[in-house]
Parts: sequence; structure tokens; C-alpha cells
Amino acid sequence: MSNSLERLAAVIESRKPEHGGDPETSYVARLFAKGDDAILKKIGEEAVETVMAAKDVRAGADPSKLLYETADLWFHSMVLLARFDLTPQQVIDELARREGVSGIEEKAARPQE
Ligand SMILES: N=c1c2ncn([C@@H]3O[C@H](COP(=O)(O)OP(=O)(O)OP(=O)(O)O)[C@@H](O)[C@H]3O)c2ncn1[C@@H]1O[C@H](COP(=O)(O)O)[C@@H](O)[C@H]1O
Repeated sequence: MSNSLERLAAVIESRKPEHGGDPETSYVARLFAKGDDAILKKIGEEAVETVMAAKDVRAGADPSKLLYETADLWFHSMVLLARFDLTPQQVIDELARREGVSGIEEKAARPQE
């Protein structure tokens, strides 16, 4: 995994209340203190902002706008993963597991409901 993702995951982990994260000085600690719904709300907001940025870029805006919003979305997704003691490495492992498996074939192979 990218070192910067690993470092960020470690910082996020250190902001949990059980590790002494201080909501007065840390944005991540504040999110953990507010609770799950606050984290989920941010994910929803950042997802919408990412979609809007993509539309702006399509209409001619600077593509860096999409990078900026995607970084916000990834960051908040990492906070959500940490909340449930999951790691970005596990997401990367899941993507690796899917490597070479066509999404169309995978969907067709699912058990019929
Ligand atoms: N990568 C980030 C990061 N990306 C975005 N943000 C914050 O996410 C917040 C939400 O962004 P918005 O644009 O939605 O701002 P907003 O509408 O004012 O936010 P809200 O009031 O709705 O929460 C802002 O306060 C951003 O500064 C981040 N805050 C922290 N990090 C990383 O997390 C580390 C730990 O941060 P602290 O816990 O604050 O020390 C930092 O060193 C960084 O590496």
C-alpha cells in the first residue's frame, strides 16, 4: 500500500477516543466524538461534491477540482473504515482479489435470487 495511505490510517487510528484523540484540536477526533451518523453524513456530502466536481470539469472547469473532492471522499471513507476497525489495505486486498475478473462475468455468475 502507498506509504502515505498507511501513515494517514495510523494518524486516523490515533485520533480514536480510546487512544486519547482530542476533539478540541483534531478534526478526526471530533468526527469520532460526534458519532457514526456524523461520519456517514460527511461521506454523503463528499460523494455529492465529487459528482458535482466531475460535472463542472466536464463543463470545462480545472480538473484539479475533481482531485480535491476525491481526496476529501477518500479521506472520509478512511475515517469510516477506521470506525469499524477496517484498513485501506483490506480494501486494496479486495481490489486485488477482483483483479482480472470482468464485472460483467462476475455479475452473471452470482446466484440467482
Ligand atoms: N486529509 C485530511 C483532510 N481532508 C479534509 N479534511 C477536513 O475535512 C473537513 C470537511 O471538509 P469540508 O470541505 O466539507 O468543510 P466544512 O463544510 O467546513 O466541514 P464541516 O463543518 O461540514 O465538517 C475540513 O475541516 C477539512 O479540513 C481533512 N482533515 C484531516 N486530514 C488528514 O487527517 C490528519 C489528522 O487531522 P486532525 O485529526 O485534524 O489532526 C491530517 O494531518 C491530515 O493528514
